[in-house]
Amino acid sequence: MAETAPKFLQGPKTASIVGCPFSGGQPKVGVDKGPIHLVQAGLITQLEELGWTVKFDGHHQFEEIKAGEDPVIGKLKNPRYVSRVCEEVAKVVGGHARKGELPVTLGGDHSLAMGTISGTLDAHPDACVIWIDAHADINTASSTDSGNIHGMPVSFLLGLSQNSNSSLSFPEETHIKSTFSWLKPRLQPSRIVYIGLRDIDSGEKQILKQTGIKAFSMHDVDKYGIGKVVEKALDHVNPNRDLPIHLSFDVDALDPSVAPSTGTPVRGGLTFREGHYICEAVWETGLLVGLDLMEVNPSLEDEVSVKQTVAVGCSLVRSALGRPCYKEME
Ligand SMILES: NC(=[NH2+])NCCC[C@H](N)C(=O)O
Ligand SMILES: [Mn+2]
Ligand SMILES: [Mn+2]
Repeated sequence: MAETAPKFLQGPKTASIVGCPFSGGQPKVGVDKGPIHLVQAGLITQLEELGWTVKFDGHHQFEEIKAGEDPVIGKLKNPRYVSRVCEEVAKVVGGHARKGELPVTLGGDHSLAMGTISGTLDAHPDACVIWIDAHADINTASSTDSGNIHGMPVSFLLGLSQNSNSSLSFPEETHIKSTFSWLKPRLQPSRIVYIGLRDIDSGEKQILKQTGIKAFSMHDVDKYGIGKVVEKALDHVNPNRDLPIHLSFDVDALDPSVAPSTGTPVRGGLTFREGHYICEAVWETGLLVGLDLMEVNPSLEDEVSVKQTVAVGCSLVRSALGRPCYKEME
């Protein structure tokens, strides 16, 4: 099976690595080094060994904004920087996807998903999103406590942060709208599903309720098992198994004992196998058109933990890109 390309990709299997050394969506230094470590660990050769043609022309060099030139808008930190970087990422990811390649974006913090998912939707307007995370990342510009945009990408993709929100004062709202004007909210709440949640802010709980977005928490993983959870998740966003899939994987979905080097670890997460099972099951659908691996921070924890986290990250990508699993070796 690893030999056949997924349905929506064209020609020979080509994966385009989009390295995004970016940390502007959150305050901890080091997450910008994630992509460099993942590539240094051999990810490209590993994917070539799976039969992929891999395109990689170096990590993106994002032009920084000078100190003082990116003041907060309301509570949003680094709004112009995050917006500009994500706009660029959207173009790059969209460009690869339109050529029938599989963009694999290496983060960097999870605010980048505003860019990656916008890019996927440019090429595949009917794509659905499977979001693997300890967090819902659906705070709005008004509900956020931290002001860190990596906790908000889903709200921007849905249009909740740019559009009328009672508790936002008018000047801020228009300011946010104009700063993120490139981001056309095109994601429907019914086209995204979460797996792995266990740390949701109270404002986010309300938003999930109001929007009716389907979420499978760790409680659900315990109750039903990962096999059933992935099946239910796919049944929800992709009932006929005919829509393109974008998989956005925040490494903090995994338990901190499995992936310790990440900025916002939460105990009680997915096991090594549960994380890999999700990737294998998505690959098996033949519908994958975009993949993100986010929030690997090689500056956190000791050397052994960093190696372990980077290795797990590479391993998840290999599983999502068709590494034969035990099932096929029987
Ligand atoms: N991509 C992440 N790791 N997000 C963590 C978000 C944490 C918290 N909910 C916030 O909004 O600040
Ligand atoms: Mn997270
Ligand atoms: Mn996240």
